[in-house]
Amino acid sequence: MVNLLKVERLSKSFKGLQVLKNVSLEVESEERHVIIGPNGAGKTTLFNCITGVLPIDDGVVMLNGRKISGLPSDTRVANGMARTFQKNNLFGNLTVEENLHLAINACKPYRNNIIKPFRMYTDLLQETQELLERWNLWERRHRLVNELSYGEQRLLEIVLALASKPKILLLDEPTSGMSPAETLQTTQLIQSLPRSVSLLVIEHDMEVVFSIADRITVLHHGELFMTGSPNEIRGDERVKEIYFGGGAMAHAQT
Ligand SMILES: Nc1ncnc2c1ncn2[C@@H]1O[C@H](COP(=O)(O)OP(=O)(O)OP(=O)(O)O)[C@@H](O)[C@H]1O
Repeated sequence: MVNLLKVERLSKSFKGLQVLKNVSLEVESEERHVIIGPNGAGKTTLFNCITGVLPIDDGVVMLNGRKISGLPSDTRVANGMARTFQKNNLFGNLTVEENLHLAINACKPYRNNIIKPFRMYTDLLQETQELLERWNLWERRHRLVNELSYGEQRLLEIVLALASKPKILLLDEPTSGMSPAETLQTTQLIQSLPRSVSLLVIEHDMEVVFSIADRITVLHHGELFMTGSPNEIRGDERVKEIYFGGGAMAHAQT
């Protein structure tokens, strides 16, 4: 296994409030790495810094051996990084298929030079069909996104992120706001993603965390508290103290 993503001593402040302090973490190729931590620990800010949504104050972010901190988000996507957001980023008044056309088009060399309707671009149509069939959305392709269930919308967001054929996919709370059935479905979807796509996931639901993680990083007050295997995290009394308050861990072991 090799380091695909490497974050070294990353720091970030908002108007004097330091939100991330010297955070370092690595995601190996094929790894499924989950970030946990109490509300306000800095998890989403870390994602925003890694993906270029926010500039960093200090430190470095490397992807596949190349320094990407300082590069714009779309260049990071072109280098193999994709993400989803806590609140979805879909076009609600377009269909499932149209949303995917836009996502795939954004990754094409001809993206700024579209002179024909999308239906004339056979490579784009084929990739759309493959993704929608693979993720069981083909039957729903003509539905407006606003008409989908919340769980289907979150699923579509992951599918859109896959359109850029990422080497690493960052998922920000993929099960937040979902019903238990949708959470189970999304967990299974994440488990079924190809191992060739490494994952960095922020997640609060401990059952989801322990069912997908190869390794877990705990953030606390903007600092890296601990990185370890699921068993190491589960067995660490200090982690239980700061995050779980005892109960959630015991539940997650069942
Ligand atoms: N744009 C911003 N301006 C000022 N403060 C911010 C900004 N974004 C985040 N913060 C602050 O940074 C801290 C970390 O927020 P962040 O959203 O990264 O935490 P989190 O661990 O993702 O929390 P949650 O689990 O609740 O989503 C919080 O105190 C938050 O109020």
